[in-house]
Amino acid sequence: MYVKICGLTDPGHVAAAVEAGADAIGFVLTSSSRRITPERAAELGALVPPEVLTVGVFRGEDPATVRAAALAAGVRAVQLHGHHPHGDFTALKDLGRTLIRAVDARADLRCGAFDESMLIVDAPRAGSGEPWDWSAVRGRPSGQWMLAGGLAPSNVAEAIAAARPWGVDVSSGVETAPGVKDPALIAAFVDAARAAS
Ligand SMILES: O=C(O)c1ccccc1NCC(=O)[C@H](O)[C@H](O)COP(=O)(O)O
Repeated sequence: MYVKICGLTDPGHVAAAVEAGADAIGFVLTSSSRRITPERAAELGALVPPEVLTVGVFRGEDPATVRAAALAAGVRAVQLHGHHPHGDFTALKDLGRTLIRAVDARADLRCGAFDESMLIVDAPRAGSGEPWDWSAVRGRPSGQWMLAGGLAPSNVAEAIAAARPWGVDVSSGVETAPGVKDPALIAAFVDAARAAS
Protein backbone atom coordinates (compact mmCIF):
# COMPACT_ATOMS: atom_id res chain seq x y z
CA MET A 1 0.00 0.00 0.00
CA TYR A 2 1.44 3.35 -1.12
CA VAL A 3 1.22 5.96 1.67
CA LYS A 4 1.40 9.75 1.29
CA ILE A 5 1.51 12.10 4.27
CA CYS A 6 0.42 15.60 3.25
CA GLY A 7 0.73 19.10 4.66
CA LEU A 8 4.06 18.84 6.42
CA THR A 9 5.55 22.10 7.68
CA ASP A 10 8.20 21.11 10.20
CA PRO A 11 11.56 19.22 10.02
CA GLY A 12 10.69 16.94 12.95
CA HIS A 13 7.47 15.83 11.27
CA VAL A 14 9.22 15.26 7.94
CA ALA A 15 11.72 13.03 9.78
CA ALA A 16 8.84 11.22 11.48
CA ALA A 17 7.14 10.51 8.14
CA VAL A 18 10.37 9.21 6.61
CA GLU A 19 11.10 7.10 9.69
CA ALA A 20 7.57 5.67 9.62
CA GLY A 21 8.08 4.51 6.02
CA ALA A 22 5.94 6.96 4.05
CA ASP A 23 6.32 6.70 0.27
CA ALA A 24 5.48 10.34 -0.41
CA ILE A 25 5.42 13.61 1.53
CA GLY A 26 3.32 16.60 0.52
CA PHE A 27 4.07 20.30 0.93
CA VAL A 28 1.06 22.59 0.45
CA LEU A 29 2.14 25.49 -1.79
CA THR A 30 -1.33 26.96 -2.22
CA SER A 31 -3.83 28.83 -0.07
CA SER A 32 -4.26 26.80 3.14
CA SER A 33 -3.53 26.91 6.87
CA ARG A 34 -0.79 24.39 5.98
CA ARG A 35 0.77 26.58 3.30
CA ILE A 36 4.54 26.93 3.28
CA THR A 37 6.77 28.88 0.91
CA PRO A 38 8.68 27.12 -1.88
CA GLU A 39 11.88 28.05 -0.05
CA ARG A 40 10.68 26.35 3.13
CA ALA A 41 9.66 23.31 1.08
CA ALA A 42 13.18 23.21 -0.39
CA GLU A 43 14.67 23.19 3.14
CA LEU A 44 12.34 20.40 4.24
CA GLY A 45 12.80 18.45 1.01
CA ALA A 46 16.56 18.38 1.59
CA LEU A 47 15.86 16.16 4.61
CA VAL A 48 14.04 13.56 2.50
CA PRO A 49 15.88 10.57 0.97
CA PRO A 50 15.56 10.09 -2.80
CA GLU A 51 13.29 7.06 -2.54
CA VAL A 52 10.58 9.18 -0.88
CA LEU A 53 8.62 11.34 -3.33
CA THR A 54 8.35 15.01 -2.37
CA VAL A 55 5.13 16.54 -3.68
CA GLY A 56 4.19 20.20 -4.17
CA VAL A 57 0.43 20.63 -3.76
CA PHE A 58 -1.35 23.33 -5.81
CA ARG A 59 -4.97 24.31 -6.38
CA GLY A 60 -6.09 26.69 -9.09
CA GLU A 61 -2.74 28.26 -9.98
CA ASP A 62 -1.83 28.59 -13.66
CA PRO A 63 0.90 26.32 -15.06
CA ALA A 64 3.55 29.09 -15.13
CA THR A 65 3.04 29.77 -11.42
CA VAL A 66 3.08 26.05 -10.61
CA ARG A 67 6.26 25.59 -12.66
CA ALA A 68 8.13 28.42 -10.91
CA ALA A 69 7.09 27.30 -7.42
CA ALA A 70 7.84 23.61 -8.10
CA LEU A 71 11.31 24.47 -9.37
CA ALA A 72 12.02 26.76 -6.39
CA ALA A 73 10.80 24.08 -3.99
CA GLY A 74 12.75 21.32 -5.71
CA VAL A 75 9.84 18.89 -5.38
CA ARG A 76 9.88 15.65 -7.36
CA ALA A 77 6.14 15.67 -8.01
CA VAL A 78 3.40 18.21 -8.66
CA GLN A 79 -0.14 17.64 -7.39
CA LEU A 80 -2.89 19.71 -9.01
CA HIS A 81 -5.94 19.70 -6.78
CA GLY A 82 -9.47 20.41 -7.96
CA HIS A 83 -10.69 20.75 -11.50
CA HIS A 84 -7.59 21.76 -13.44
CA PRO A 85 -8.10 21.31 -17.19
CA HIS A 86 -6.20 18.70 -19.15
CA GLY A 87 -4.16 21.51 -20.73
CA ASP A 88 -2.59 22.38 -17.37
CA PHE A 89 -1.14 18.87 -17.15
CA THR A 90 0.01 19.01 -20.78
CA ALA A 91 1.74 22.33 -20.10
CA LEU A 92 3.67 20.81 -17.19
CA LYS A 93 4.77 17.58 -18.87
CA ASP A 94 8.18 18.93 -19.82
CA LEU A 95 8.88 19.84 -16.20
CA GLY A 96 10.00 16.25 -15.76
CA ARG A 97 8.16 15.81 -12.46
CA THR A 98 5.63 13.14 -11.53
CA LEU A 99 2.19 14.66 -12.14
CA ILE A 100 -0.62 13.88 -9.70
CA ARG A 101 -4.27 14.79 -10.35
CA ALA A 102 -6.41 15.19 -7.20
CA VAL A 103 -10.19 15.32 -7.65
CA ASP A 104 -13.41 14.40 -5.93
CA ALA A 105 -15.53 11.41 -6.94
CA ARG A 106 -17.51 13.37 -9.56
CA ALA A 107 -14.49 13.66 -11.88
CA ASP A 108 -13.06 11.33 -14.51
CA LEU A 109 -11.45 8.67 -12.29
CA ARG A 110 -9.23 7.00 -14.88
CA CYS A 111 -5.61 7.57 -13.80
CA GLY A 112 -3.78 8.79 -16.89
CA ALA A 113 -6.80 10.42 -18.50
CA PHE A 114 -5.09 13.83 -18.07
CA ASP A 115 -1.56 12.41 -18.69
CA GLU A 116 -0.95 12.21 -14.95
CA SER A 117 0.81 9.21 -13.44
CA MET A 118 -1.00 9.19 -10.10
CA LEU A 119 -4.57 10.04 -9.15
CA ILE A 120 -5.99 11.05 -5.76
CA VAL A 121 -9.71 10.67 -5.13
CA ASP A 122 -10.50 13.05 -2.27
CA ALA A 123 -13.42 14.53 -0.35
CA PRO A 124 -15.16 17.54 -1.90
CA ARG A 125 -13.34 19.83 0.58
CA ALA A 126 -9.64 18.98 0.33
CA GLY A 127 -7.72 18.96 3.56
CA SER A 128 -10.87 19.24 5.67
CA GLY A 129 -10.51 15.89 7.42
CA GLU A 130 -14.14 15.12 6.58
CA PRO A 131 -14.83 11.42 5.87
CA TRP A 132 -17.05 10.62 2.91
CA ASP A 133 -18.60 7.49 1.41
CA TRP A 134 -15.37 5.79 0.33
CA SER A 135 -17.28 2.71 -0.87
CA ALA A 136 -18.93 4.82 -3.59
CA VAL A 137 -15.75 4.71 -5.67
CA ARG A 138 -14.95 1.04 -5.25
CA GLY A 139 -14.09 -0.39 -8.68
CA ARG A 140 -14.35 2.99 -10.44
CA PRO A 141 -10.84 4.52 -10.41
CA SER A 142 -8.14 2.79 -12.40
CA GLY A 143 -4.35 2.69 -12.20
CA GLN A 144 -2.20 4.17 -9.46
CA TRP A 145 -4.86 5.91 -7.38
CA MET A 146 -4.86 7.01 -3.76
CA LEU A 147 -7.86 7.41 -1.53
CA ALA A 148 -7.98 10.59 0.60
CA GLY A 149 -10.42 12.52 2.71
CA GLY A 150 -11.02 12.00 6.41
CA LEU A 151 -8.60 9.11 6.80
CA ALA A 152 -6.98 8.46 10.20
CA PRO A 153 -5.18 5.60 11.98
CA SER A 154 -8.51 4.47 13.40
CA ASN A 155 -10.41 4.21 10.11
CA VAL A 156 -7.84 3.64 7.35
CA ALA A 157 -8.37 -0.16 7.41
CA GLU A 158 -12.11 0.36 7.00
CA ALA A 159 -11.51 2.83 4.16
CA ILE A 160 -9.16 0.45 2.34
CA ALA A 161 -11.67 -2.37 2.65
CA ALA A 162 -14.42 -0.11 1.33
CA ALA A 163 -12.65 1.41 -1.68
CA ARG A 164 -9.75 -0.95 -2.49
CA PRO A 165 -7.28 1.81 -3.44
CA TRP A 166 -3.69 1.44 -4.62
CA GLY A 167 -2.60 3.96 -1.96
CA VAL A 168 -3.81 6.33 0.74
CA ASP A 169 -3.20 10.02 1.46
CA VAL A 170 -3.73 11.74 4.81
CA SER A 171 -3.37 15.13 6.42
CA SER A 172 -5.86 16.08 9.18
CA GLY A 173 -6.01 12.54 10.58
CA VAL A 174 -2.36 12.67 11.68
CA GLU A 175 -2.68 16.10 13.36
CA THR A 176 -3.41 17.14 16.93
CA ALA A 177 -4.58 20.60 15.80
CA PRO A 178 -5.08 22.14 12.35
CA GLY A 179 -1.68 22.11 10.67
CA VAL A 180 0.13 20.45 13.60
CA LYS A 181 1.26 16.91 12.76
CA ASP A 182 1.91 14.27 15.41
CA PRO A 183 4.78 11.74 14.95
CA ALA A 184 2.92 8.98 16.82
CA LEU A 185 -0.17 9.42 14.65
CA ILE A 186 1.95 9.41 11.48
CA ALA A 187 3.57 6.11 12.53
CA ALA A 188 0.22 4.63 13.54
CA PHE A 189 -1.31 5.62 10.20
CA VAL A 190 1.47 4.08 8.11
CA ASP A 191 1.37 0.88 10.19
CA ALA A 192 -2.42 0.59 9.98
CA ALA A 193 -2.47 1.18 6.22
CA ARG A 194 0.22 -1.42 5.57
CA ALA A 195 -1.41 -3.95 7.93
CA ALA A 196 -4.71 -3.56 6.12
CA SER A 197 -3.35 -4.21 2.65
O1 LIG B 1 -4.36 20.20 3.05
C1 LIG B 1 -4.75 21.29 2.61
O2 LIG B 1 -4.93 22.26 3.35
C2 LIG B 1 -5.03 21.45 1.14
C3 LIG B 1 -5.40 22.70 0.67
C4 LIG B 1 -5.63 22.88 -0.68
C5 LIG B 1 -5.50 21.81 -1.56
C6 LIG B 1 -5.14 20.55 -1.08
C7 LIG B 1 -4.91 20.36 0.27
N1 LIG B 1 -4.57 19.10 0.77
C8 LIG B 1 -4.34 18.02 -0.10
C9 LIG B 1 -4.10 16.67 0.39
O3 LIG B 1 -3.42 15.91 -0.31
C10 LIG B 1 -4.74 16.10 1.63
O4 LIG B 1 -3.92 15.10 2.13
C11 LIG B 1 -6.06 15.48 1.29
O5 LIG B 1 -6.91 16.50 0.85
C12 LIG B 1 -6.68 14.77 2.50
O6 LIG B 1 -6.91 15.68 3.54
P1 LIG B 1 -7.52 15.20 4.93
O7 LIG B 1 -8.96 14.90 4.74
O8 LIG B 1 -7.27 16.36 5.84
O9 LIG B 1 -6.74 13.98 5.35
